[in-house]
Amino acid sequence: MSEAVGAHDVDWREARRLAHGAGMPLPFQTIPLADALGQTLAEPVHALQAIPHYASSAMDGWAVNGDAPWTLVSHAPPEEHPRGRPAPHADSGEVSLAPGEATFILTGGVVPQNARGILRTEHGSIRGDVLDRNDAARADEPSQHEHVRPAGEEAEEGSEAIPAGVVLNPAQIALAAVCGHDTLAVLRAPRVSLLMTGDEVIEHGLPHAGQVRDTFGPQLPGFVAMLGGHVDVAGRAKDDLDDVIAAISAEATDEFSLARASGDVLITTGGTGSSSADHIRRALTELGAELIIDGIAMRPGHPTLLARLPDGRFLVGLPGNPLAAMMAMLTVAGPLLAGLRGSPLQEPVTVTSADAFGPLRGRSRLVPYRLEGGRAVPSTHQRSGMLRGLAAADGVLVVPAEGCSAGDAVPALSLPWLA
Ligand SMILES: Nc1nc2c(c(=O)[nH]1)N[C@H]1C(S)=C(S)[C@@H](COP(=O)(O)OP(=O)(O)OC[C@H]3O[C@@H](n4cnc5c(N)ncnc54)[C@H](O)[C@@H]3O)O[C@H]1N2
Ligand code: MOO
Repeated sequence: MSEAVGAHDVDWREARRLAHGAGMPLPFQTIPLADALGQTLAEPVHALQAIPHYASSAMDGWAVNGDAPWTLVSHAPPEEHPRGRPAPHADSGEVSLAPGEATFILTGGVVPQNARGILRTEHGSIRGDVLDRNDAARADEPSQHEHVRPAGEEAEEGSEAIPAGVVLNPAQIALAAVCGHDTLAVLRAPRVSLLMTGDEVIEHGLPHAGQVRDTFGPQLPGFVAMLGGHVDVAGRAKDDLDDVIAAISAEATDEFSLARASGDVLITTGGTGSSSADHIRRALTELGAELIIDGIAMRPGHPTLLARLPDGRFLVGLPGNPLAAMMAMLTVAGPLLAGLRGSPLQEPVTVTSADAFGPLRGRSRLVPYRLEGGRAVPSTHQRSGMLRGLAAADGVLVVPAEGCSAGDAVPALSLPWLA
């Protein structure tokens, strides 16, 4: 078996570009409106008819023609009604008012032909079948079109109401319903599976010497969601080559392996090194995977992998060291998932470094920082196996290999949980 070969020691920016361009955007998905909250709209929403689609009353009251007093005419009695039973909102539209006539109308009722406006309930009095203004009304009430919501006031038929690309909120879902849509086209969140390795890793309680508490299981699904993916299944493999190969391969033997094999991306944790307990690289070779990124010129996170498995899934290999893995998530998993959703690659922001950094043998340094007085101050506790620095950080500096001086503008990554 020839060894899987990919670009070694890839420049940090190039690694992000490679990850972003690795996959084709996934096809859209059509879902019911009720499921659309928080989804990304794939196509603009157009008004399928004018909004509102008929001229309606904005008040409970009377539609009137001409000047007061008005003779009340009723809507069609039920037996003559075109729909066979009273439907007061629609029925008011069946009336054609002659000058000096009025008819009762509900808020939202169809404004009858020849109505000049609506006299609201509080401003009219009825004696017998005659309606007149009361003391609360103005002398000219209702003015022309008063309390009438004209058709098309909010949107013309065919006009764009919501642009593509928004993350749908409740108001936009309500607007889509008003536009006449039952379903919406949304970007499909890439389906992600997690495979964790490390026989020394325990999931609960306090570890003994030689054990570590799992830092990935409790947060990677949420982290993936913040990057636009959806974790379907998470599992573990023993530090054993055959076990790792079986877990990565597309062979579906139970419901977990089936879900894993039918996803878009498999994220593995640990085992990216070359010790006898590290099997990810060997497994990729055995499986005939195409390595896209074989190590990134960054610290921490140098051994990070990106590969395409023979069945088309992508594999992101995160190093086991907790901070290194988080940096690999931001560098590779974020851009890969954005590319699969058809979203643009987020360019780094620029911040002013409060400190100077010396050069580092051809590698970018990813440094969690805190903003103090508008400058990026490197966090303490930011070695590859530590988390306190990132947990308290405002962002991550990407110090170039040649280093920088205090006061230099330096690229930086925003943290998705602070966006
Ligand atoms: N001889 C060398 N040793 C190492 C090198 C090297 O170049 N030569 N690189 C170091 C760097 S840098 C990294 S990063 C790691 C990469 O390690 P692996 O991806 O193979 O990960 P493991 O060996 O499985 O674990 C490393 C470290 O992380 C801990 N770990 C693993 N999983 C978890 C977890 N779920 N939660 C918390 N901590 C975890 C594990 O116990 C180890 O301490 O290799 C270095 N060594
Ligand atoms: O490069 Mo390792 O990924 O520093 O911890």
